[in-house]
Amino acid sequence: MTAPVTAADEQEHAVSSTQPLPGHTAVPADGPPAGENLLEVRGLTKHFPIRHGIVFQRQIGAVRAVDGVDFSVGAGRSLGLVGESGCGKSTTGRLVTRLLEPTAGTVLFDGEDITHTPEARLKEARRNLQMIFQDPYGSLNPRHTVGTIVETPMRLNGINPSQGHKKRVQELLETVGLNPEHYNRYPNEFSGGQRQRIGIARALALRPKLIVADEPVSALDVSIQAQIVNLLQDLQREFGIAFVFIAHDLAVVRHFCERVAVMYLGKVVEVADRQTLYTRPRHPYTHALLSAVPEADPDGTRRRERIRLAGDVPSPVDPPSGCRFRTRCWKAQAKCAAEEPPLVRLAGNPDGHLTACHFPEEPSVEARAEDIVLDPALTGSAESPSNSS
Ligand SMILES: Nc1ncnc2c1ncn2[C@@H]1O[C@H](COP(=O)(O)OP(=O)(O)OP(=O)(O)O)[C@@H](O)[C@H]1O
Repeated sequence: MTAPVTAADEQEHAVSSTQPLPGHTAVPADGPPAGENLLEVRGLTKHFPIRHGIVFQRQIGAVRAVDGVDFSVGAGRSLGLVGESGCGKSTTGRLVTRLLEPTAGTVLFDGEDITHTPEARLKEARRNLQMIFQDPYGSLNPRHTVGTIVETPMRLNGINPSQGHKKRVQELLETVGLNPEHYNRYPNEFSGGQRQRIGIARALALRPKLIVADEPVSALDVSIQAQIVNLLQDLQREFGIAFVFIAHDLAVVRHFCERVAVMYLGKVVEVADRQTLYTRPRHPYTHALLSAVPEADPDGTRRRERIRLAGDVPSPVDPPSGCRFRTRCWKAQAKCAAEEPPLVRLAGNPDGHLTACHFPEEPSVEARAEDIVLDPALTGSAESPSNSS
């Protein structure tokens, strides 16, 4: 029986190794050059049918989980998807990675329309398009060794690394800050953060161009969250991997993502680069979300007014007409019920800042979200992360 993996075991591997993944070029410190979009999502829609009756299973309605979503991600770039629980973030991630079949819309990945590519021909796209899941406990098969877990995607895709599978897996374990000797151990011998690192090594095995990370840190302690976010950031910088980062924690998203899309009830209501979105949001919903995040207020003079939204999020089975946010919006007028606002660049918005609102906040209204409290470990002001996660 092997001894459990301890923090001490991990110390010497505290910093992730940065050997470039073959097929990837290291990204310059100021980020990759602006280029073609790696991922383009247009009108993406997923309606889950609601059926009734034991025999005929008649469709009596649909959960409109994702309802016409547009966004794009450049090579080596990161986009955060944020919004309250149930707004469709995970479903969007699963549609992008084709774990779910869309009801409508298109997913263009690396120049190819993969929206309806049959499962048998999806292999090539899947190599480049990986997913990291929220639950580091449930996403690893407890009966498989770490070696088998990380190696399996390579074997399934007929990839035979020149140095052999075992050596390659050990390299990947080092890349994610684990000890290569963990190859023969089982998931239950690891902590949550370490399991998430195993999941990341598995996602890296196929040298993806894009990783969809679905709440990758929300199940972890805050100090461990910082280590995993920093690891993902290292991977993005070193290997030029693009990320769609799904999270409800706005501080984490602000730390990791260059652009942020805010979702509400199956729609993207605002998207912008992080600085613009966090300091000058135009959509009232973004404003309300930001107002709920704690801010630094050392002298008690900078307290931001918290906006408390009335009521609950309406049902995605029967969403409000027009603007879906109107039933909770303090600025709503008759037009909001009659017409759905398109996601467009408003007067006063910089390029790339799109908002779906008939009566947006003034461009001069500041959210002062530069004061959002980040965990010290995320800002780098805490001790450097040890690899005991
Ligand atoms: N397989 C399914 N069948 C029916 N409804 C579903 C299915 N999967 C998700 N939904 C519904 O679709 C909506 C969007 O769910 P989704 O999990 O994408 O939201 P989310 O923003 O990721 O939420 P969370 O942050 O809680 O994970 C929710 O109302 C959810 O109940």
